[in-house]
Amino acid sequence: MGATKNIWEILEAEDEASGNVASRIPYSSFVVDTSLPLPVMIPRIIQLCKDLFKNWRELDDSLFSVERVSGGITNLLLKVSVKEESDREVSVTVRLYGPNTEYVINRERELLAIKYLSTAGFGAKLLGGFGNGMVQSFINARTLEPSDMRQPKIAAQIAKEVGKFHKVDIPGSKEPQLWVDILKFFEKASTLKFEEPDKQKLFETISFEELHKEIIELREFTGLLNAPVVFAHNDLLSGNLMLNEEEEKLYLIDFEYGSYSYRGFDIGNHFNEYAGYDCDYSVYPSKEEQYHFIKHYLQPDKPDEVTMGEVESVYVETDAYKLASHLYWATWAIIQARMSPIDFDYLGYFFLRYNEYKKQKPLTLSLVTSYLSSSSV
Ligand SMILES: Nc1ncnc2c1ncn2[C@@H]1O[C@H](COP(=O)(O)OP(=O)(O)OP(=O)(O)O)[C@@H](O)[C@H]1O
Repeated sequence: MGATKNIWEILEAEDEASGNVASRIPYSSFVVDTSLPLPVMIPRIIQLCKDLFKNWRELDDSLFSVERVSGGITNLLLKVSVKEESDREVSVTVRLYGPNTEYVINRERELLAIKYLSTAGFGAKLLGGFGNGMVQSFINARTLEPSDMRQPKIAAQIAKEVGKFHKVDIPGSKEPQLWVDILKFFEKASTLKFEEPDKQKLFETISFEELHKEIIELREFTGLLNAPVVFAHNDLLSGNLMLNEEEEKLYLIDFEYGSYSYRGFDIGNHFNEYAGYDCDYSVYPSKEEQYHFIKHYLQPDKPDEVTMGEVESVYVETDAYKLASHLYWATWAIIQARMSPIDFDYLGYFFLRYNEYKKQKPLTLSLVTSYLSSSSV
C-alpha cells in the first residue's frame, strides 16, 4: 500500500512543479479491506468518500447509496451515488484493487497514464486516490459484448478512437514495454508452485524452455518489421469499451495494462478479443473486416483514401503481433492461476491461448516473410 502512496506523492509534486495545483487530485491513506462483505464495506466506502471530498463531509450517510458494478474480474468496482441536493444526484466509481494484482499490473505506470489520458479526454476522470484504489467519474454508457465489436459502424468508431488514443503523448520513456512485460511474466510464471496437486500436475506439463524459446524467436522476428511504437491500451476487450449510443460517444476504459508498445499489438490484441473468454477463434475478423478497421484507424475522415500500402503494413504488423498477444496473455494466465482469488480456469486459458499461438504461427510467419521480401522495410 505504501508504494501506492508514493506514486500519489510523485504526481502531486509534478503538479506543484508545473504550477498545476488547482487540478490536484485528493489522496487519502484509507485502506478498504476487499474481503469484507458488501453490507459491512458500505459504511467504510462512505467514510472514504467523505474523507476525500470536502463537499460531502457534512452530508448524512442516508444520502449515499453504494452498489456493486458487475463485470470486473480483476478489481472490485462500486458505484457510489450521492444526493447532493434534492434534485441533484452525482455518481462516481470506487475501484478497489484486487489482491495480488501487483504481480501483473504496474500501478505507477497506470496512474501516470490515467492522469495524461483523462486530460486528453479518454476514459473516466480521475477524482481521487486511496491506499488500495481510486475514485473515478461514472460513465453513462453500455459496455460492449464481443459480438458488438465486429458491427461495421461500431468497428469504425473503435478504430477511430484507438487511432486518437495512439496519438497521446505520455511523458517519460518511450521504449516499448511489450517484451519486457512478457519476459517479466515469464520469470514469475516459471518459478511458481501450486498448492492444489491437480493444478501442480497440469502446470508441470508446460515446457518453459519451449515457451522461452518461442518468446525470444517471436521478439526477433517481429523486430524485422520495425513497427511504429505508440502509447497502447494493450487490453482492448469488449468489457473495456463503453458506448453511449445517443451521444455516439465511445469510451476506452481501464488503462491497467497501458504502456508504450507496438500499434500492431494493440490492434491484433483487439482482434483476438473477438473470440471472448471462450477463445472461439473461428470469429477472428476476416481480412475484409480488418481492412475496414485499419482504414478507419489510419484516416477516420476519409477511410477510402488510405493507400493500400499503408493498410497492408498495418495489416501485416497486426497479424505478427497478434501472436505476441497470445504469448502475453498465456504467460499472464499462469500467474493468475496461482495468484488470483477469482474462480476461473486460468491454466485452461493458458493452453487455449498457447495452442492458438502454435496454430496461427506458420501462416503468420509466411505472411510476414513474403511481405518483407516484397517490400523494402
Ligand atoms: N468509470 C466507469 N463508469 C461506469 N462503469 C464502469 C466504469 N469503469 C468500469 N465500469 C464497468 O465495470 C466493468 C469492469 O471495469 P474494469 O474493466 O475497469 O474492471 P476490471 O476489474 O479491471 O475488469 P477486467 O479485469 O475484466 O478488465 C466494465 O466492463 C464496465 O462495465
